Amino acid sequence: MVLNELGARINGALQALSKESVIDSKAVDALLREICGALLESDVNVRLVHQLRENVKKQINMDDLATSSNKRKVIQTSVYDELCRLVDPGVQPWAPRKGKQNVIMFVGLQGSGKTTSCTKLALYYKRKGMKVGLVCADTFRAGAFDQLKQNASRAHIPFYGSYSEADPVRIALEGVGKFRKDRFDLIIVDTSGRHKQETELFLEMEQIAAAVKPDNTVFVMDGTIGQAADAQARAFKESVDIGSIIITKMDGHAKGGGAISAVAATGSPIIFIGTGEHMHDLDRFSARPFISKMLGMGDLTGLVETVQDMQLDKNTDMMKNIAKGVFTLKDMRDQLQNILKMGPLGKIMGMMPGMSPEMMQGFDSDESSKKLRSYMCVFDSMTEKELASDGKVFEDEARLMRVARGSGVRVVEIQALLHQHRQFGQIVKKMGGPNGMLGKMNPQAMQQMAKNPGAAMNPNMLKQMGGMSGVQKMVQQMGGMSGMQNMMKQMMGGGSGGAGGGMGGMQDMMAQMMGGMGGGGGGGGMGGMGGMQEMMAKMMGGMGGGR
Ligand SMILES: Nc1nc2c(ncn2[C@@H]2O[C@H](COP(=O)(O)OP(=O)(O)OP(=O)(O)O)[C@@H](O)[C@H]2O)c(=O)[nH]1
Repeated sequence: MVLNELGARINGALQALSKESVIDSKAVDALLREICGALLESDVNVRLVHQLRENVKKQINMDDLATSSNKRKVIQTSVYDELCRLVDPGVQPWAPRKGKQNVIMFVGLQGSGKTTSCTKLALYYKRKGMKVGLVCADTFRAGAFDQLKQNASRAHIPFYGSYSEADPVRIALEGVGKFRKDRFDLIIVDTSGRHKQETELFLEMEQIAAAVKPDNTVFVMDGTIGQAADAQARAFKESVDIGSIIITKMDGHAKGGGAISAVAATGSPIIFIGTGEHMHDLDRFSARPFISKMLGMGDLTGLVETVQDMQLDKNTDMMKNIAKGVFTLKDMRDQLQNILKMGPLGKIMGMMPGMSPEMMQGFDSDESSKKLRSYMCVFDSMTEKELASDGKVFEDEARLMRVARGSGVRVVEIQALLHQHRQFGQIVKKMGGPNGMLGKMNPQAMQQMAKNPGAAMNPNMLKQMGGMSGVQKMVQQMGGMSGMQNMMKQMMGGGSGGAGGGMGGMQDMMAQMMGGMGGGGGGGGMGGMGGMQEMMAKMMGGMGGGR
């Protein structure tokens, strides 16, 4: 069972409990049977599933729970906590510190996704502003160096390796030494894998570890390996000091439960999960947001981080424009380009509260990125003057035809894009300008907010709002799941009155949302619930504008 289905089934069981008129031990047993069955089908370790059942039962004392609404809440919280515990060893994950020379060593079986994940991680920290270097100490597999070299070059990350040197320890030492000398912040060493847990593999790992003395050893595990994960993780743990885990191939049909529950075998935290073959397909992992997301409750922390990575504050022209109530085609292009850099849209969507796994279906990541790229071709076929305009110049059909020919995108699609732009332009006009909310804010304050949207969504504030579930409730109040679903359908082109429709609506919505978030906390004084609500309302308002 893939994780989305697992989430939906657990969610379904919890919802069913909410509908029960009498909550007694029979109802709890039925709930646990359904949840444990779903976990086992997802390959979660049998021992751990048994433990989860026992722990939940222990925590619930039916006699002490007076009202049935109280019972429901206690049971649901207990299940949620135990699910989190499954993937949380309670250890603070190690993270490289800027200004210090950090060395990470990657270990894992052959084909687990080590080399791919090395580059993904390097890119992740490069985006955070670190100077990152990659070392290929895999001399076992012919072609390993070429693969790393290719990946690293594509991501513009310096690399070190050798075609002639056969000693991996020597390469690792030389590579780390070189990058240390050049004052790199983060040095990632890729080691070789074997088909199975052979003595030579472990010996080699130990020797490299002794030579380069990594600050952290990352164990890479294939998410599709099922129940075998437990034994594999234990074997690695006995040989090297595993500090963190990356689970790969969690896209597609991976059940993932086996690998995820391997945290228990190693006692080390999962730090990232690989969700595809592309370089951006790496999601930061943390237990609570992961479980929340799996259950369709969103991941606001991830969303805030993604928005921060977009560095909206760097786009001062756009910030100034928005405050003035102006939104040019170039502003839209810059926004969409930022979104494109962040990877598949479906991933960002999945972080939003209220997006259940079913609602996420149909957000084909490749399709949405393809559409975004075609929009970039449209913008590239425009002149600087056209880009700096509000788009009205394209009422001239000859111009439109020229851009269609230049970009290879159909006229109707360009018209849809222009329509989306116009719609957002109207929102910006309302929000900006002398009388608009954003117009009253100074550009510095807006920039500050764009730089740190987390200020509006910091954990304290989330706590005040009753955590993620509080936010979810709020989102529901602001239009409810069905409202949201309808809106999504319309934007996907399935509903009546869907302007432009298709994925274009999605991109626009994201742009609007980002715009909304960027401006939402301007002035810094958001002030508790009201401010947050205002921001969320704006976010949702922006989303609604896609219709
Ligand atoms: N779908 C998917 N494929 C992945 C992911 N991570 C890696 N892969 C693919 O898995 C295959 C093996 O990945 P590598 O990075 O070469 O594996 P490795 O562990 O370095 O292998 P050795 O160097 O032989 O030890 C490649 O085809 C990757 O594209 C992921 O998160 N999702």
